Amino acid sequence: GRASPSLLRAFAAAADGPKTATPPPDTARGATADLADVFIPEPVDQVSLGKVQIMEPIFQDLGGKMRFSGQVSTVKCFENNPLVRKAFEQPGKGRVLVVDGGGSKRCALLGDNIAEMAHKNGWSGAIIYGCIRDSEDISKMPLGVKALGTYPLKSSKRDVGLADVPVTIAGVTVEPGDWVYADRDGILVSKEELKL
Ligand SMILES: O=C([O-])CC(=O)C(=O)O
Ligand SMILES: [Mg+2]
Repeated sequence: GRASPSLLRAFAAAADGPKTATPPPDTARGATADLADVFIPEPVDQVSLGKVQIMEPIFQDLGGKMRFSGQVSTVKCFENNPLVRKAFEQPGKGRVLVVDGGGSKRCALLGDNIAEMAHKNGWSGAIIYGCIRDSEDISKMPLGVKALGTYPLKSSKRDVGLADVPVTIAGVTVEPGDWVYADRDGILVSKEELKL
């Protein structure tokens, strides 16, 4: 027979989905979870990430600062770090250096000396698709450092690589001038500054 009006209403309500209460983001925290709630509000099965992307969770937190953010500069290099040093020799002005090291776990692209320079020159941090060393010292520096892991061998100093080119790491293409937001939960990449 025909469905009753009340049954049709029940079906319509079910199609809308259950109404679960989402706690309002605590914007004072400025955490990546709060930024995601505000700037990526769609449910995970309906979202199509656009201007705000999220990196795959492949990085370890190795710096003394867990939450860091800033505008991006990039370096693309493979098992050679002269451009990482060169970038951190410049005034950072709160920037984050995103390094596409090709994922190599055969040497370290960052160590205590270069990290110290980064902090002193006003960089917020580094996101390295590669490894670092001197990690005990770096874990005590007020600098954000995410990298694949640690490895005791230094990198070569021959191949320069490329500076300030678009790089694709952890599933996200990052361009110089983008904004990154990092904490223990992960890394957001945005075309524009995210303000809560
Ligand atoms: O020299 C390097 O390439 C890395 C290093 O150990 C440092 O910066 O202290
Ligand atoms: Mg060292």
